[in-house]
Amino acid sequence: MLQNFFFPHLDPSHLRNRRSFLSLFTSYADRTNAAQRSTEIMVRSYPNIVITGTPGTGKSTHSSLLVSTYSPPSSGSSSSSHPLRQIDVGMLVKKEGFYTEYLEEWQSYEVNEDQLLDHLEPLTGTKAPEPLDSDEFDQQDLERAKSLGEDAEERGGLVLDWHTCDVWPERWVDLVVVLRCDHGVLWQRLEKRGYTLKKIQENNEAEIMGVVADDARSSYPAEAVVELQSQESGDVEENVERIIQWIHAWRQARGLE
Ligand SMILES: Nc1ncnc2c1ncn2[C@@H]1O[C@H](COP(=O)(O)OP(=O)(O)OP(=O)(O)O)[C@@H](O)[C@H]1O
Repeated sequence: MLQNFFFPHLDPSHLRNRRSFLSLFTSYADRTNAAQRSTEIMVRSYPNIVITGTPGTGKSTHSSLLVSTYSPPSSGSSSSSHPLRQIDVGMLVKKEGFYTEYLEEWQSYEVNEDQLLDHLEPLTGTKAPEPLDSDEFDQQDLERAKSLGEDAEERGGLVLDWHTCDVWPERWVDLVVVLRCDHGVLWQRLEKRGYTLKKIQENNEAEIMGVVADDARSSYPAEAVVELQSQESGDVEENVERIIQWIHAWRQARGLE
């Protein structure tokens, strides 16, 4: 069984032991579909973005710059409206107690995925409106999304910052950004954090093998996954700018800006 640790640690054996994403999604979808039948379907007005990568590749650095920089154009450049929300999943799990046990061997907690997903579901907007030029475009969905205020709980705009990416139901996810880093640079970053040699080696090996990128590609449609380099500080600004341009394009294609 896949163990989702929120303490930074990646084991390359993930690749062999990974629980099927499909089975997770199916059981979760069954539960939430039942819940949705009794309520109006929510439609998000901002895309949900997964920022993932091996520990130390820069997920939190990118996520916080992204949420503090992005503003919808209607708000003007001096706007204080920042509708994206960074979810530091490790911190959330710890704060809310979404774990089943502490594993001494890994100095990590085993995440209770059901609790985590149940907590986040109302914030996701459940469904993305279809693009205007799509055969499945639905005017009612667009009106629902347009009617949401920038602080509506169900507006979407989640920036899911975690080294595990295959836990999120596919319907939640509009873009997956996998941050990549040269393993020598990563080694130095993890050393600076005072990690044990074993932990540095395991994370390093995971980065070399592309474990997270592989998980992302096997869990989400190819067009939703992008790998970005995160080695120098200039990369952060450049990557965030690219993601912001992508958000504008996503919203424009749906008649939201
Ligand atoms: N592109 C970059 N260039 C230079 N330094 C970076 C870059 N990205 C991140 N860093 C630095 O690397 C360290 C780790 O970054 P950060 O905490 O954002 O990584 P993370 O992937 O969120 O880690 P974790 O998974 O452990 O939370 C920080 O000191 C940060 O300043």
